[in-house]
Amino acid sequence: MSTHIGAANGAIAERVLLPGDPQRAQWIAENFLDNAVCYSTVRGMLGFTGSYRGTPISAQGSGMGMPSASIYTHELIVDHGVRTIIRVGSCGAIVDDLALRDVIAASGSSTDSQMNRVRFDGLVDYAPVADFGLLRAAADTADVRGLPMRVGPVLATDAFYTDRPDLYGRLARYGVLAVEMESAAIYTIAARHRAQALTLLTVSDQLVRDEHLSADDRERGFAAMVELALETAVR
Ligand SMILES: O=P(O)(O)O[C@H]1O[C@H](CO)[C@@H](O)[C@H]1O
Ligand SMILES: O=c1cc[nH]c(=O)[nH]1
Repeated sequence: MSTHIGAANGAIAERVLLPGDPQRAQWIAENFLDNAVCYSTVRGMLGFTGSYRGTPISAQGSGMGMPSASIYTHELIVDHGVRTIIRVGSCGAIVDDLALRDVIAASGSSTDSQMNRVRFDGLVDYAPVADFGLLRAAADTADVRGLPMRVGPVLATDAFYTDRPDLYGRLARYGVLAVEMESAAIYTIAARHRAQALTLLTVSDQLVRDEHLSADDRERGFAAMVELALETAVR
């Protein structure tokens, strides 16, 4: 039994949707999965297993930030045998040609976290990237569904409330689309254990124009992204 998830062996499917918000995990389970059962309420970080078009799928909250997401990613893969993780998160767009509710697939993830500096003794700036097979499957699925999806790099930051908003402008000039708080750690841990990971994001904040979705939208407003993630997971 895992330390933080605390689920029994076999309770979690090999394919997991991983939102930061545990209430989003519950919303996914109740609205998109068949016969969903809650396998964990530990720390309120809810996890559910059900099926989508006949394939077992779990939805697990990961919390906010890389320390929390690292714990859930590690336990899912190492303790529960998960092979495919698709993060379904919210993000702040830092370029002006993205709008609220647009969907992004994070091809790579720059980070201001020190986790990988520690991991590689500060000798290498490791480049966390999406699993190419999953990314290609998501892009193909988005095409088939007629869902516009931007593919590009994001920033995974430790600080939601930053003292350095100027860095967002500089990153945008280098092609970075948006900021969120987990993808770099998820990509790194998945790569370490030879699992597949992809981060899909919905724009909840347009930081260039100071536009924002409500808390309710962040919890229950991301159906297009969740359907894309589920279709990608079962391909
Ligand atoms: O909506 P989730 O998946 O939690 O993701 C984003 O929202 C949180 C910040 O509001 C951070 O976890 C960030 O990465
Ligand atoms: O990390 C995040 C997530 C959503 N919106 C932001 O501005 N930042």
